[in-house]
Amino acid sequence: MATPGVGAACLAPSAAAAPRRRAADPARACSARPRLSLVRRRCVAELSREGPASPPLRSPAQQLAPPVVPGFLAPAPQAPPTLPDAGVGDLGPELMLEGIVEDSVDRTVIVASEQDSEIIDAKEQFPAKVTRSIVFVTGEAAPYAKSGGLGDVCGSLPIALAARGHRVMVVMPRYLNGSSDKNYAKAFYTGKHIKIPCFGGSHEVTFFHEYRDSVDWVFVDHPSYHRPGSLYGDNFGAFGDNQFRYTLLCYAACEAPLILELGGYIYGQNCMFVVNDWHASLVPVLLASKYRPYGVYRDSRSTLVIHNLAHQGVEPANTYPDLGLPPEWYGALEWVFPEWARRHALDKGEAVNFLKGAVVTADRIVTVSQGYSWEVTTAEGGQGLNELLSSRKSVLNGIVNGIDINDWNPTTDKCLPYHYSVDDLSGKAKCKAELQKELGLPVREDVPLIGFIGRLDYQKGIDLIKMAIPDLMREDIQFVMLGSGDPIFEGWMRSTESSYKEKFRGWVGFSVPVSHRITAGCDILLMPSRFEPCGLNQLYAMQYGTIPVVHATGGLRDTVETFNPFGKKGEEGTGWAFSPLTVDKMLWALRTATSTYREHKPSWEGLMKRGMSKDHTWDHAAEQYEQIFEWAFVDQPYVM
Ligand SMILES: Nc1ncnc2c1ncn2[C@@H]1O[C@H](COP(=O)(O)OP(=O)(O)O[C@H]2O[C@H](CO)[C@@H](O)[C@H](O)[C@H]2O)[C@@H](O)[C@H]1O
Ligand SMILES: OC[C@H]1O[C@H](O[C@H]2[C@H](O)[C@@H](O)[C@@H](O[C@H]3[C@H](O)[C@@H](O)[C@@H](O)O[C@@H]3CO)O[C@@H]2CO)[C@H](O)[C@@H](O)[C@@H]1O
Repeated sequence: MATPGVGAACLAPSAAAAPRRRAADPARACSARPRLSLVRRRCVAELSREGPASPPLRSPAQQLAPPVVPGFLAPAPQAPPTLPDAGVGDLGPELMLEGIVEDSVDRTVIVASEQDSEIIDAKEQFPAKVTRSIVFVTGEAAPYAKSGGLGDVCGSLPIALAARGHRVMVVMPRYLNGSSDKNYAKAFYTGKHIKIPCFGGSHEVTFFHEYRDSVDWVFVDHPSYHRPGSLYGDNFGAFGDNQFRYTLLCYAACEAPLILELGGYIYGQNCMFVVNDWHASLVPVLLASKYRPYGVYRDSRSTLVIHNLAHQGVEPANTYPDLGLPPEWYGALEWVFPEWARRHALDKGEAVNFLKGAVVTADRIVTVSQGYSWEVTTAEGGQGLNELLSSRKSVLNGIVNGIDINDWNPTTDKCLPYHYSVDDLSGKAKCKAELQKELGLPVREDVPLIGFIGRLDYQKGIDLIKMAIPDLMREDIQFVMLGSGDPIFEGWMRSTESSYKEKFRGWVGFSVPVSHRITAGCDILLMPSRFEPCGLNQLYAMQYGTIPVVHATGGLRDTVETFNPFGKKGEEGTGWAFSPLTVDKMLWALRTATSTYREHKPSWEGLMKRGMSKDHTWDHAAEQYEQIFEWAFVDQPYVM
């Protein structure tokens, strides 16, 4: 494999031919008083320019601002508006987009530095010390489109950050596949569309928008997002044009803050782009190769969030010209498969790797747990990117995911037949009985009900469950699995159900309500993941008084403390984290758990209550993200 060093960045073009930046057009600045509902946004936009940007890159407006003291919200600058409201289309022929077409007329842009006495004091109102404009870019976000944990995180972390005072936009595709269409019903056409020159043509995308829970949800619309199947593939496997689909997403996401007037304001050039997984990984490459050399986005930064290194967006090297990137930037995406992975003797293994591009060019890198941030730097966990990630250790951090406790709350959950809380667990036993009824299993309180929920993927260790089932089915237990994915495992779940009708249920499919009922109704949740960057199901389980039995890896090891009856009061643990990952060890952990369930009721209740009392909200994680953003803005942005 080629050494995928950060040195690839040296291949950046020179900025010698940077075109003149168009001056802000005062005629487009609205002199009218903004609607009251806009006041908070304006305030956030103003404050967001006051972060500790690196001196040489400060915009003229920022140079007029008072000196910045971290954590201190200085008053807004008294200068005339200088933030350009222009997209790439305004910046000259060197930049590649063909221009912005606006359907609506008479739009006004209220620029961020306009004064208004009604502006509220963000410091008093919001927990964040410094508020920013944050742009999430993702392949999925619940409730619009979700295939797994990425969707959960991108559907909830942005809301948590907005609640802390940030101005937050999420940019994702507008998937229309029949089943998800209704989720976009409240998103309206913005009147903006752009043409993206890539893949040998000019591809028009349009933007839809919904403002919900204080977040601007922006949906990129293109015919390639309208097709039956799941988000990334169908029964025949992954879609062959995924590279094209997510290239469009990344270009569109770079334009959105410059051209979309959301609630009357553009986001502008001083943003933190939070790019999630490979689908969004071209964003930092585009910022560095196609914007910053021309004076755009020099005040922005990017944070790559790695939810799962298993998917990197790797395609043959000859697709590079399709991406519309300057030829000199090939090195940033360059990827060479090791010899053993090549198909034949003449195969040179040359490829382009989207995720690698972001690892090279992002200003900060976050993995979704601390454990995983170490694992990705090892040969065992780094999926080929370990050396490169090690070379970026100084900007690599781990932050354990939070959960959306509005959605996952046993006291209010709309999917549950009964509700319960840490103070009154009686509803949980009723949820178990209802689940047993729903599944057609014998309704018995005394039998431990074990659950599994997840994508049927190599990552999740389904093969271990498969190997353990004959042993497990000899015991007095019940087992329910909910999952979809690998057709081999789907077939196995169906046949296991017919072999063990009294004990095993295999629900093949994707159903959010069923996943909630399993989480509440089971006694134990099993997660024998081979690797797990964070894992959300064990957090949901603990929140619902269901005891996690997990392989001690990544985020599972960080979040599940093995039961120790002799531990200090309150620190006796929340579940079982077993290691190494073998069938025997997994069976040992399950047997220990089931015998504790049967024979040590007070200990079991203690386990339930400790898990339910943990703070799994996003608050702590959101604060840690803010710290990462601040560090990113202290540093220079990635340039050639
Ligand atoms: N058949 C089904 N029906 C209904 N719901 C289903 C389902 N299959 C899965 N889900 C849901 O999908 C989510 C799975 O989240 P996880 O974090 O456990 O794993 P995932 O590997 O998808 O996420 C990746 O990203 C997340 C987020 O960062 C990391 O936590 C994780 O380690 C990483 O692998 C849960 O909400 C679960 O209930
Ligand atoms: O939220 C769940 C996960 O969603 C993402 O993973 C998807 C991945 O990004 C897609 O590319 C696709 O993966 C396919 C892969 O590209 C292909 O080579 C082949 O191996 O089949 C895969 C399955 O179709 O689907 C993944 C979801 O199944 C996200 O990147 C992960 O972090 C999330 O865990």
